[in-house]
Amino acid sequence: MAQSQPVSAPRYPSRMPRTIALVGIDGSGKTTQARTVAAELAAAGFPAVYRQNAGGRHWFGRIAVMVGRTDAEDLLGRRGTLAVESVLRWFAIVRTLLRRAVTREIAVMDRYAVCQFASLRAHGARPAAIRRARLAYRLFPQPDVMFFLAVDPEVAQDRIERRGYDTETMDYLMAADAAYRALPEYPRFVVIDANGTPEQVTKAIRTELEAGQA
Ligand SMILES: Cc1cn([C@H]2C[C@H](O)[C@@H](COP(=O)(O)OP(=O)(O)O)O2)c(=O)[nH]c1=O
Repeated sequence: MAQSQPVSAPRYPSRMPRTIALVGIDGSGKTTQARTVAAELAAAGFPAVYRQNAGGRHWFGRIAVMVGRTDAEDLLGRRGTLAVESVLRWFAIVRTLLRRAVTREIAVMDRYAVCQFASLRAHGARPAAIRRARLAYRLFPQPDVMFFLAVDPEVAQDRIERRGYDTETMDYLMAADAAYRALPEYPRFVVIDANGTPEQVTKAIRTELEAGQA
């Protein structure tokens, strides 16, 4: 994967946030940017590592195609997919938090609990299901900083089509965008314009980290 090269060496403060989460709708660039941010921080001498907090939708989607279905929801049903995703993401985040607790690492997280709350809402889950998910995550600490990669749903859909391993409808991407913006956590997000090139988005995140206010 191409990594962006900063023109001049970043000037980070000596203290960095210990947990940095990248959140946003599918196709907003979370994976691309989390990998790049972790690599840049590591290159600058910080013990930063990329941590994926996956929900399994991608892998179940692949299995679904192998057995002649279209995607994870076609295989497991909508409620089944949401339940599996909630459980897998919960375990993935626990693993990231445990690793972070026993090492000095700076965890650059590809997704966090809020992604699950937004996903549930955008997929039309019942309020009781969202309450259960919030209960399951209630003891999880908030990341020190959550970068919300704000992208137009049209741009996101175009990127998803080009990456070629899944599809999302425009209705879903718009619902997901609205769901993120309606989250009670939204005021805490550091909003990054993620419509630009990967390099532009990386630069915007770097600028926030350099300012030390993220
Ligand atoms: C960040 C970014 C990604 N991309 C590409 C890389 C991926 O193939 C695709 C989606 O990015 P990806 O990082 O996979 O997004 P997410 O993890 O939020 O679903 O878009 C761009 O074309 N431009 C960008 O600015």
